[in-house]
Amino acid sequence: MSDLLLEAKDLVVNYGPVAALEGVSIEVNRGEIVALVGANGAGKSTLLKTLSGLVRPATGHITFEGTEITRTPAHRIVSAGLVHVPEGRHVFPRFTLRENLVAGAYTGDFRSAAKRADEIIASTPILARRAGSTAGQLSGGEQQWLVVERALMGNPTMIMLDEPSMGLSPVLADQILELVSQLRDRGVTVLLVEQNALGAMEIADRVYALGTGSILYSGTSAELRDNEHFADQFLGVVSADAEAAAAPNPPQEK
Ligand SMILES: Nc1ncnc2c1ncn2[C@@H]1O[C@H](COP(=O)(O)OP(=O)(O)OP(=O)(O)O)[C@@H](O)[C@H]1O
Repeated sequence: MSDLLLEAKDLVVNYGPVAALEGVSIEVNRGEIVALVGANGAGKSTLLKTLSGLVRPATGHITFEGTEITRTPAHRIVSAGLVHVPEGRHVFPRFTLRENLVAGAYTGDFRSAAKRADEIIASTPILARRAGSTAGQLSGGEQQWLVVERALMGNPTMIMLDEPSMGLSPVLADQILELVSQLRDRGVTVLLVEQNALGAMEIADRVYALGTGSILYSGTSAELRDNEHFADQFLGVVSADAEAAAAPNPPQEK
């Protein structure tokens, strides 16, 4: 079996006059965690929406497990094993945790989904201690955890997470990234959008950096950490040269 799981080639996406993606190509191999980083408005969410069939590209191609899915309806893409968890922790607030999880089992029968939901709750400390609550009563971090577990209920091959740590305290954000890193051990391939580039790179095998509609950098986390230009732009690490250039001139001797 090929290692290449998802391939997007030369994707162009326009929202009316706004060019959101201008020829974006990425590859995700089976078993990898790939991070997609970039500033606000760079096109990260648009890329995930395009891969999951919610937004149609003007041109370009997407294949998943060797099958072209560029024009496949979104629900079929989910059934094929590619699941998208959009930004914003969309739980069903009045449903219990169990009901929320069962809602994620879009295939299979209710009884086995309910049994699996109970097992997930019992084996996940962050959810087990809130087992009697409705999803709307959970904290942001607990809700995010629930949403990721719900997306896993259909046994996807690959999950795409849009900013799962957004708005969480640093401790909770670390917990969510830890959960994401465990997904690889559970056999799930991950494409992770994160503005917290440093945190994402700690758990990612490879990284793509997007800047207003185009891929500016790609490489392993280690390669990009050593790339001064990438670090300047995406990690907020100012290189020694840039610092020297920005420093005020020393007073001239008279
Ligand atoms: N529905 C839409 N209609 C028009 N323009 C849109 C729409 N959605 C996104 N855009 C524009 O497309 C560009 C890419 O937006 P996108 O949301 O994909 O970026 P992003 O990198 O995910 O940003 P953020 O980190 O803020 O979520 C931006 O210029 C944005 O304003």
